[in-house]
Amino acid sequence: MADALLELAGVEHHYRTKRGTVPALGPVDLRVEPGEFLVVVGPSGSGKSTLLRLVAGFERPSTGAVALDGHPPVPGRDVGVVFQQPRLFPWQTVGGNVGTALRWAGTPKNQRAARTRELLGTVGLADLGPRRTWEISGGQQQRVAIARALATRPRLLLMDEPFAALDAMTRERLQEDVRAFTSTGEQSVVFVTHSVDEAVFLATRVIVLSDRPGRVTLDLPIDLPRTGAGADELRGSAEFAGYRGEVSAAVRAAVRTGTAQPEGAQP
Ligand SMILES: Nc1ncnc2c1ncn2[C@@H]1O[C@H](COP(=O)(O)OP(=O)(O)OP(=O)(O)O)[C@@H](O)[C@H]1O
Repeated sequence: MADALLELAGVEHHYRTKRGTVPALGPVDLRVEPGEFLVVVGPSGSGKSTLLRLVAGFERPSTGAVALDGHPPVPGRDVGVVFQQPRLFPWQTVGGNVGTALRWAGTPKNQRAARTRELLGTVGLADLGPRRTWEISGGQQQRVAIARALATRPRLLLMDEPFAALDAMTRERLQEDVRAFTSTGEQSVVFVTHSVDEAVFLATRVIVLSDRPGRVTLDLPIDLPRTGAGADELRGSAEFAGYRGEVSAAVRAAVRTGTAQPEGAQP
């Protein structure tokens, strides 16, 4: 079988703490193909962020293997990461933040201005390049963070609850824009959220993790139109409600059947 874009094979991860070992994830087997928008949902502490850290290469799995295009991921090279907080450089302009990411990504100096404009256009901030980061809203700051994460043209974009700190209206707008710019299927995404609505709206596929240590208890393709339908129409459709019901039931079951033990219970 050809290499998947992303493959987790028998992946387990535990953290070592002063009080003992914390089993956080697994075992998990997962293949993600190019163009997928995979959303990971699960109870608090089910290992969602751990999964993303393993895929980013920030952590090595305790057991099993993570492969991106057949190789262990190299942090900062293979994936772009967007966190809950935008983590921008406050001493730089909006454009400067993106330009710095391009410099780190090795983009030649004479191409950076055009590419900065292109990236800011992708996230709906075409005119804001000269602004200071404290002059723009939280939602706009998160858009800059997304533009920055896209600077390396990553094979995979990882997003860890990127909209959780935003107000409901801003959050919906960002969901709609991210859904739009990924609708061609050229940018593969793994996205973590607590919101079932957000998951169903964005995903081409949802997985639900059980309580700690997280295992995949539901793996559900989401077949909603990626283009042509309005956001309100989609969110109000019977198909959307059906998916939402199925994912919600799996999350509730994951909480009820959790096997989590107090941290440090396995010295
Ligand atoms: N660096 C660490 N050291 C020790 N334990 C950790 C560490 N990071 C995470 N854990 C533990 O591993 C488990 C999984 O954590 P993780 O952050 O991956 O879960 P999550 O599903 O992302 O949680 P949340 O939804 O609350 O953000 C939790 O019990 C957490 O306390």
